[in-house]
Amino acid sequence: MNVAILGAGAFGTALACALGHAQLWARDAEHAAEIARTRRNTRRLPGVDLPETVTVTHDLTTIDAEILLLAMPMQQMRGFLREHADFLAPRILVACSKGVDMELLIGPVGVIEQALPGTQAALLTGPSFAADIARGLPTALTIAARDAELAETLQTRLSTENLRLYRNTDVTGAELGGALKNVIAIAAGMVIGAGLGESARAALMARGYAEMQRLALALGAETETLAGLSGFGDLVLTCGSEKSRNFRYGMALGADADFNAGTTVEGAATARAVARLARERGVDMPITRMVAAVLDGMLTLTEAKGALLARPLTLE
Ligand SMILES: NC(=O)C1=CN([C@@H]2O[C@H](COP(=O)(O)OP(=O)(O)OC[C@H]3O[C@@H](n4cnc5c(N)ncnc54)[C@H](OP(=O)(O)O)[C@@H]3O)[C@@H](O)[C@H]2O)C=CC1
Ligand SMILES: O=C(CO)COP(=O)(O)O
Repeated sequence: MNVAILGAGAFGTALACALGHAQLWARDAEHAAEIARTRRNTRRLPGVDLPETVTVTHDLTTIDAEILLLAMPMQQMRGFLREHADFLAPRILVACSKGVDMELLIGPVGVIEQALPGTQAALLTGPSFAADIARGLPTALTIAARDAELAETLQTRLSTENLRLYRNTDVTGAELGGALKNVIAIAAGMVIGAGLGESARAALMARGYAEMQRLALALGAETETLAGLSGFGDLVLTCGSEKSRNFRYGMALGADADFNAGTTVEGAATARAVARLARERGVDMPITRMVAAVLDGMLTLTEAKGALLARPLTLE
């Protein structure tokens, strides 16, 4: 089965490099032409050469693939599905986004299922920086689909020598792991940026993981999924590295420094969405709540820190 990647950002470009034989679609005609001409995506993933076997296009009608990897920011996906519904519906759609839709309060597979009922949908998620994948460094990811057969088909088709996919049918768990770790990574970045120390970051990661599990359980996911690549694995990667945009964004907030507003920071919208979702479901998620409050200017970082530390002492 042929594969095409829709979205020529950092991750889409990296996946094209890893898969080798694939079509890469960019929404902007000029951008597509530039990548095709230079064999580089200097806007989104500088320093990486695309294999000659990757073709680049701006024209969806030239896509000849049964499997489409949707590599765009979470909040853009709903509109994209609506706009291109007729083209997308008959194919297998693999969401590569990490987040929760701000309006629907559901993850990427849920958004596909709602927009295009009956379409085969899956999620590719887990710990991976685009630059690492593009360079062919060893990476392990989760491919999640409710249909076990579809998960296995995609696992076989999308795994490569250096990109090892584990399959899972717990879509909700995989969606939540990838979405929630970005929120905790913003919090971890704030802690480091504000000079609160690495012990505080470790505490945030562990308590953040506890609230990730609480929400996952409330939504019917399996805690084992959260303990895997898409949850714990990605939490460790994203909270521990300045390669992460979510972490860097948090650091800038913590240090009161500038941050490029054009950077994709999925955890910002997701923090707000999840704070609402948790409230609606009666799930206690204090770190997520504090991140959302700081981003919305309702609390300063000092007030958020004080509020977290003043919570009643409790069992772990
Ligand atoms: N970068 C990484 O290391 C990883 C990213 N991811 C996930 O992948 C997703 C995409 O991130 P990433 O590629 O890094 O982001 P980038 O900011 O690098 O790129 C986003 C891409 O999405 C395109 N896009 C934006 N809006 C639309 C739209 N309405 N329709 C079609 N395309 C659109 C952009 O086009 P344009 O350039 O024209 O603006 C751009 O090509 C995110 O959910 C992220 O969490 C997952 C794992 C690793
Ligand atoms: O999802 C990622 C790593 O798995 C990339 O993280 P950022 O979006 O924070 O850069």
